[in-house]
Amino acid sequence: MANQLDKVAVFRKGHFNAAHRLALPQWSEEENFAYFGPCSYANFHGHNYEIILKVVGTPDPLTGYVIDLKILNQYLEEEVYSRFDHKNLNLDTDLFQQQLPTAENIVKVIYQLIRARLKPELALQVRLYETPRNFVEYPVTLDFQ
Ligand SMILES: Nc1nc2c(c(=O)[nH]1)N=C([C@H](O)[C@H](O)COP(=O)(O)OP(=O)(O)OP(=O)(O)O)CN2
Repeated sequence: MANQLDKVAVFRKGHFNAAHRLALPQWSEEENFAYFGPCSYANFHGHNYEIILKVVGTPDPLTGYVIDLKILNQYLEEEVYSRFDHKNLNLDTDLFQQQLPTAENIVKVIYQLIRARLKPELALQVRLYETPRNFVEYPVTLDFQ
């Protein structure tokens, strides 16, 4: 069994730009504004999303890699940017038809998309910055600094 001290965390930063709107269809315009504020404006608004993927695993004894960071970036391009970059998250993808494109929901979707590309023995955590001051991470662990 691998010792915890054998493991290394590797990180890849990325970014994409997207528009969204936070408004529940069953709520009135006033109710949506009262809860979501300007995020509920009908004509959408944009964010420069910053993303950090954290992958934890045991480095390959020959290559020294947990995962090739070029490959991790390729997964970001194929799974995230192709779907979300320069897109309207409410209109251009079916991933947010049943749920609002909040930072919480976006980070969970991105986790599922990247998780599906990784070997099972690798652990993944995703941090998503919606603004420099508003950010989320998934899944929640207590040791991510
Ligand atoms: N729990 C959540 N709260 C908020 C979300 C969210 O996704 N989950 N999203 C927003 C806004 O869409 C977005 O983050 C912008 O908010 P804003 O207040 O404008 O943030 P800024 O950091 O740019 O602005 P300040 O000047 O620092 O207030 C809001 N809440």
